[in-house]
Amino acid sequence: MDKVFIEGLEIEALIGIYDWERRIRQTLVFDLEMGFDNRVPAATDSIADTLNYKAVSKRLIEYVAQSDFGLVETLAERCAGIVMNEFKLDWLRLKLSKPGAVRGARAVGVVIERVRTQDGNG
Ligand SMILES: Nc1nc2c(c(=O)[nH]1)N=C([C@H](O)[C@@H](O)CO)CN2
Repeated sequence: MDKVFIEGLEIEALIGIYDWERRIRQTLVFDLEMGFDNRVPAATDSIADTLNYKAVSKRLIEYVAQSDFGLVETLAERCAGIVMNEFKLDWLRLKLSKPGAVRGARAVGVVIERVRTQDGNG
């Protein structure tokens, strides 16, 4: 399966379960892999036929910057739903990293993988 990817997209957000986290904005890092048949844009050389990674990035920045959740799981799920539905994807893997949240770890977070089902849910 072909993919389009976004790696290391940094977005600041209000996120976390502790009181001190409710008073600051933290940098989150997004890595996405999105299933897409890249043979079509390769044949036409047209941006209109692509899964436009800039458009996906802009949408994520817009959403995440105004979001307010406790858990990274919740934010990851919402982001996956938005990207799957708005960009008509059948498959997506999304890694959401929270750098520096745990002393001694470079980053912590979640990786989720979603497949579009017959009834249209991601
Ligand atoms: N599985 C998770 N574990 C934890 C989360 C989370 O969102 N998902 N969040 C925290 C705190 O907000 C932490 O990031 C602050 O250091 C702890 N564990």
